[in-house]
Amino acid sequence: MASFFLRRKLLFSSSSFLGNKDHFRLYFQSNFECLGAASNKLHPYSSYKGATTNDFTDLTCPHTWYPQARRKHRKVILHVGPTNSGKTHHAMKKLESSASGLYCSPLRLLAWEIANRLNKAKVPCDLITGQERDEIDGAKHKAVTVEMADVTSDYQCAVIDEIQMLGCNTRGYSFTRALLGIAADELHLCGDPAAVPLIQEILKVTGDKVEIQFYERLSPLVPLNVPLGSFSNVRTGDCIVTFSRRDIYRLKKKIEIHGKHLCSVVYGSLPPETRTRQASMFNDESSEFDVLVASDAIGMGLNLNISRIIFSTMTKFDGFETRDLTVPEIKQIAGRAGRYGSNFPVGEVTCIDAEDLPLLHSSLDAPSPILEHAGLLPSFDLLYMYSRLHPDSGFYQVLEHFIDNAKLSANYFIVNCDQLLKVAAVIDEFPLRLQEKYLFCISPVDMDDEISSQGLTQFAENYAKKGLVQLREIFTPGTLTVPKTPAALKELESIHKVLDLYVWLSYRLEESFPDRELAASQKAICNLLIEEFLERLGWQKPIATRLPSRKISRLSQHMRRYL
Ligand SMILES: Nc1ncnc2c1ncn2[C@@H]1O[C@H](COP(=O)(O)OP(=O)(O)OP(=O)(O)O)[C@@H](O)[C@H]1O
Ligand SMILES: [Mg+2]
Repeated sequence: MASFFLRRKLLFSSSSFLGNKDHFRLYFQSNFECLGAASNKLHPYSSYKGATTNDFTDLTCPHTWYPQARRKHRKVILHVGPTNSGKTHHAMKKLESSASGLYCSPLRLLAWEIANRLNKAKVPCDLITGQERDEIDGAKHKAVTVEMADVTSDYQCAVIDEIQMLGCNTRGYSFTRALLGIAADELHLCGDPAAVPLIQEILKVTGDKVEIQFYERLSPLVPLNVPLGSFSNVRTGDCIVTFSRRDIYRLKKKIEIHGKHLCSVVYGSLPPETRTRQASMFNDESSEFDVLVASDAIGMGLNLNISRIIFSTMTKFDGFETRDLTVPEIKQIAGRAGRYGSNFPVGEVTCIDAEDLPLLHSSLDAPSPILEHAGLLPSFDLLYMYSRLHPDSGFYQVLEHFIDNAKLSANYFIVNCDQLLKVAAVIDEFPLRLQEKYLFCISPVDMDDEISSQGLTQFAENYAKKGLVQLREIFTPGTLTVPKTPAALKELESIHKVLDLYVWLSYRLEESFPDRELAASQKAICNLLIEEFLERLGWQKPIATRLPSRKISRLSQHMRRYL
């Protein structure tokens, strides 16, 4: 599986390092904020208020970690209601008319949608995600993925979309941090009514003023009593939902074989740039791609031209086990059909198999379970203090002990730290400072992906030994091969993840990861090869042995600069 990567072993090379690691600089300051720090320099133990002085594992007062927001006494407006009820729209109207603003999204795709919308409305807006900085001249607004939310500047207005994600077992802490930490005069929260009691409870101690606005669906969503049955019944505007890459390709082929439709695909491990292009092709009426096959990567807040959602399965493997979809997941995904203002004024939802219909119908009728806890992650500052009490322990042990001993108030839980612990176990081998280890731990590496975890290990090792990590080209003319099998495609997706990780690190350790431009260019080539694979997957296109000339010229433009 890892052959592509291993054949090109030491894709990442180190070379002698003239600078030093004191140039370590974090673009992303947020994890160094708990003690009131705005940089990686530790500040006096000033703003942190635990119940017991000097107990660094005391996380009972996380609202005290954000003094700038606490000085504000914010006006917080909760926009809650079902999907497609205009929650984001109303919050965005306020953001658009504000002198400065911050929009926080759970998805890169959604952050892109919002940045485009603001720029089109002549409100210059930067787009900032972990791996992108698209800065517009004179912009006073930013659309960001929630992990990048800025808690160190003042804003007139801010929006946190899909706020119910603060209960998410892995990413919840980023939503909690944005909720407690954004220093905006007016903070708009959009999401499921199930989050209201928890947010009210959390904000009781912040001094903020909370208002709630309830919304109703703007256009009907009709659960059908008839399953899809045959794939010959698929029609323009349908979106078939499934959760594994293998099933996505299988369904795309099955639909296209009837010769009536071409399918765009969107799923989580597809590079974000490719996802955006696939979604745009589906949304574009003039394109031939009129059906979408997608995973729950489309499930939040997005506005796609979908007429009917068709669940191919009501179960999902969540990394641990195969389980039924939850009520909120079913409602979120179903809510993509019949978006207000789209080509389809009425949305429909059904399943491929009749036996799945009862769960679909009962879930759409059920309220989402009330959220009880918001996620937290121990900040670097606290871990650092704690580590000083345990000077002989590695980072893995510090983290593990900290989590075991952490004290929390009733409103919070510590998010699942398995990925962090996996990274910590690997990088404890290398002579890195604690803050460097922490940075690698919070990087967007997928430790369950062999190639991705190897990439991280090589980056960390080279950084520790030489302080400089240079990238070699992966794609040279001899290696420009469009993947022929889903397994080869998966390998390419993994390489994309490694390049993405390089870019992420390059924004935080700028001098030690100098080849951002090369990584971005290689990522673009990776995207083109993946897109070519997706295009050829359909039955209509005969499999060519060479890349079409228009693609070759786009590729060579990227490569000429590096060969
Ligand atoms: N008052 C309005 N005028 C014009 N268009 C609107 C209005 N309200 C909502 N829309 C449009 O309807 C669509 C759905 O609205 P929006 O995305 O705000 O819903 P939502 O409640 O946030 O949905 P979700 O829960 O899925 O995120 C969007 O395309 C939005 O631009
Ligand atoms: Mg929304």
